[in-house]
Amino acid sequence: MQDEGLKEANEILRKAVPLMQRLNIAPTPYNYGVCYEYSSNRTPKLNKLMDATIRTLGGVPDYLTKELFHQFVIDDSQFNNEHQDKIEALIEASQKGSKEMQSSLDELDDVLKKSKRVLDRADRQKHVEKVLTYLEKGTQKAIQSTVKFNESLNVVRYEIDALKSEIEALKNNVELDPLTQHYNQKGLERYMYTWKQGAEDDLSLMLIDIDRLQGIIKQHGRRAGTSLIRYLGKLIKDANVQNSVLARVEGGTYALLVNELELSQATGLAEQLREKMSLQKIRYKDTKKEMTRLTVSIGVATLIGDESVSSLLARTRVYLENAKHRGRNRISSN
Ligand SMILES: Nc1nc2c(ncn2[C@@H]2O[C@H](COP(=O)(O)OP(=O)(O)OP(=O)(O)O)[C@@H](O)[C@H]2O)c(=O)[nH]1
Repeated sequence: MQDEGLKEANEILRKAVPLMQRLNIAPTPYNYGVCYEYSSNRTPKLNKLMDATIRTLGGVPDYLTKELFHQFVIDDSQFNNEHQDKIEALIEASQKGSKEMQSSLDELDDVLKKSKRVLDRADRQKHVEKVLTYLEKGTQKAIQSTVKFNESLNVVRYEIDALKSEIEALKNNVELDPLTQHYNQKGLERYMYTWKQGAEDDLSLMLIDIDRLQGIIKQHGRRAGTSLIRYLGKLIKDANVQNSVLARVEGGTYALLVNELELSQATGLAEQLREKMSLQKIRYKDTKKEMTRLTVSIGVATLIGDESVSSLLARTRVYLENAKHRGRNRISSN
């Protein structure tokens, strides 16, 4: 498993390092982290932004890689002092490595210039052997320092990955709903902020709320209510909606955020989900009595232009209320 990871990392590294050399990107951990992520092709939005920047500017300036690093590799807001120290140590180590490599590449450049001067001379035959030895030494040194630098970049990559998983674990703890283990509102909002960046009227939000949950709880008890809340989460999750994030935002209300889905498609999907829920026959396991049919009301809205996250949430809530007022077991959208 670890070997596989290493193999994959090396393959990505083989793409990342030439990319940095080609675009003249200094090998700092920020630049390296971003180029590594770009070469891994696992973050389409980062690749889209980088491609556009390279097309426009012919490269990626340092201030931008720092931004991209925090947006796509490690989120700045999740840093604590320990993480900060680790990153600073990484920057220092790789700056040292990059300086060493730069100086040996400069030396190689000198060697090449001098060799060319000798070979341009009339008596070059006499010096060919000397020049070759000189060249051999110069290139050997450059190769060694490049290999050393590649190794140090590999270490940086592992450190970055370790930091990423640490931060991911921290984030998940504060962003998970303890009852269902789906995201909570905080987790949902993080995705809304992130996905909003590249959205083009195709970030859709659904609020899916169990109808008359209070009545169900009155009739079958609170435990039945809890099972139903969990069951609804499972049903939505099992629908396997691509590019989506599921969160329980309160009581019997779930939010399904879907990226790259326009309003008409989102309302179609909401209708399918609503129908799927209404077809369930649910028996309460303690009494084996069939519960009232599970129906849900769904509010659907799609982010318009540069609308804020809170406005999208508020609008979706209004549509949900509208679906409730219109009799429940239906969807409502803009
Ligand atoms: N078991 C359980 N019940 C909860 C939880 N959170 C909220 N509830 C209950 O869920 C019910 C939610 O009711 P509401 O959404 O206000 O109203 P409703 O009866 O579903 O009516 P409509 O939404 O208008 O169809 C309340 O009785 C809450 O006490 C929870 O975590 N577990």
